[in-house]
Formats: sequence, structure tokens, C-alpha cells
Amino acid sequence: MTAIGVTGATGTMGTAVLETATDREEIDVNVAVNRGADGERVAGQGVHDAADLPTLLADRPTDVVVDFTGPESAIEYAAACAEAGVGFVTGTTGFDADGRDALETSAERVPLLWATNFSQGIHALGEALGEITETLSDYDIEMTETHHNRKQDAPSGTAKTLLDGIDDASGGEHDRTYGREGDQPRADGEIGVHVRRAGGIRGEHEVLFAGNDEVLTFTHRAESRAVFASGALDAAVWLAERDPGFYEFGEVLA
Ligand SMILES: NC(=O)C1=CN([C@@H]2O[C@H](COP(=O)(O)OP(=O)(O)OC[C@H]3O[C@@H](n4cnc5c(N)ncnc54)[C@H](OP(=O)(O)O)[C@@H]3O)[C@@H](O)[C@H]2O)C=CC1
Ligand SMILES: O=C(O)C1=N[C@H](C(=O)O)C[C@H](O)C1
Repeated sequence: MTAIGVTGATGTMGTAVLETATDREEIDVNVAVNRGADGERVAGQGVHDAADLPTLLADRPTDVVVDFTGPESAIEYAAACAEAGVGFVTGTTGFDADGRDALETSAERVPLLWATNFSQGIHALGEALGEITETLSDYDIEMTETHHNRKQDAPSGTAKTLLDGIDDASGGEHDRTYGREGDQPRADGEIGVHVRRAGGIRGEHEVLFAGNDEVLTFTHRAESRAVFASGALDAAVWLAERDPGFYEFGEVLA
């Protein structure tokens, strides 16, 4: 049995994690928190004020906390877990370089896993893009991502991860051009990055390759948030057995 905690419990993904956890017999939810929470219930769990997280972790045996919040809170919650000796899975996006360093500092004390996308399909797409980038090395590449109208960060964490993978596969960084306007022809080797925000779209990523009079497009579309929630719970169960360190979702799927 893996005992988990959930931060951002009343948020969209926190709610999806708690709902998905009710169907997982190998998972017990021992702690659920949200900033300013005042006794709300989500998927049958009482949600406590996030200010009480250190006390709750001390009082209730917890293996791993699952976090989908914002960069500032994720760093704070990771530090609280490091202090309490509790593992930390985060799907939060939008960290700057200092934020990623802060997560790595917490990972020196507890197992910590960060993934910008917990779907198996995006992981497979990332692997495939590496191979295609190597094979079609002189093709133009453009990235388009589309999300719901409440999303804070742009481009999405997933888009950045896929672009980093393309850079790795091509052995050098591409300049990233964020949208185009006016007299702005495509420069050799750049990747155009296009962001759309509308309605309740769960998350779509399209990578386009064009050259040699042909066009290839690779599209991933999440049809529900349960995809991300269940991947994060898989990661939590896996992480509960690990030593301190910084882990990736690909290691869970291997
Ligand atoms: N890796 C993946 O597979 C996925 C990652 N995500 C990422 O997860 C994160 C959350 O997304 P989503 O659930 O849609 O967002 P929501 O806005 O619906 O929920 C965010 C939650 O985090 C809390 N929160 C936000 N900022 C702070 C803060 N500074 N301090 C304390 N609590 C805070 C919110 O509290 P309050 O209610 O008080 O605002 C809320 O509970 C985003 O970074 C998103 O990109 C999303 C889906 C999949
Ligand atoms: O905010 C979201 O909703 C999502 N965020 C993640 C990201 O930024 O890549 C993952 C997914 O696309 C949904």
C-alpha cells in the first residue's frame, strides 16, 4: 500500500488525482491540502489548509506527496517533504532555472520526480521525435500547443520538454521563435512555437516537419485529465520504493 498526500487538492488536477485515487486499491490518501482550505471535501477527502502540511506529514504516515499547483508552492511543498522525509511527485510546470535548482536541492534528501506530462503517449512521442529529428535533419520544424483558457504558463511545460528533446537529438539548440508578426521570414534552423488558449481543451501538442516537398505532423491530444492523474499516481507508487534523487517519468515506464 502506498500512502499519498495531495497538494492543490481543490484545484483541477488535484481533484482529478483524488478522484482517480479512489479507484486505486494500492493507494491510500492520507493527506489533502490546499492554500486557505477550510474543511472542504474532494472525492471524499477532507482538505486541510496547506499551512498545516508539515504538521500533517509528521502526524500521518505518508510515502509520497503528489503536487499539481504552481511553481512557488511546488518548491515550498517539495522543501516541506524533504524536511519530513517524504517523497515528492510534481507535475507543476512553469519553473524557471532557480526553481528547478530548488527541486534538485530537495531531491538530495528524498526521492523526487518531476514530469511536465504524465501521459504515456507524450513520452512515446518524445522518443519518436528524437529519431525523426535525426533522420530528417534538414527539415523545418514548428511546434503548436493548445490548452484551456485558464492555463497560466506559456508555452506549456510539455512543449518545452519536447523542444529540449529535439535539441538533444540534433546536437545543438534551435532558436525558438514565439509566433511571428510583420516582416519576419523564417530563419534557417529556427523552430516556430505557437500557443493557443481556448475553452476547456485538456492539452494538444503538434510537431510539424516540412522539407523535400512533404509534410509530417505528429499530434498528441489528451482526452481527459485522468490520463495525467493516473500517470502521476503510477509515479507515486514507483517513487515510494526509491532512494533520494531526482527521477523522470520515463524511468517509471521503463
Ligand atoms: N505534468 C502533467 O501531466 C500536468 C501538469 N499540469 C500542471 O499542473 C499545474 C496545475 O494545473 P491545474 O490543476 O489545471 O491548475 P488549477 O489552477 O486548477 O489548480 C492549481 C492549484 O494549485 C494551487 N496553487 C496555485 N498557485 C499556488 C500558490 N502560489 N500557492 C499555493 N497554492 C497554489 C491552487 O490553489 P487556489 O485554489 O487557492 O488557487 C489550486 O489548488 C499547472 O502547472 C499545470 O501546467 C496540469 C495537467 C497535467
Ligand atoms: O495546464 C495544463 O492543463 C497542462 N499542463 C501541462 C503542460 O504545461 O505541459 C501538461 C498538459 O498538457 C496539461
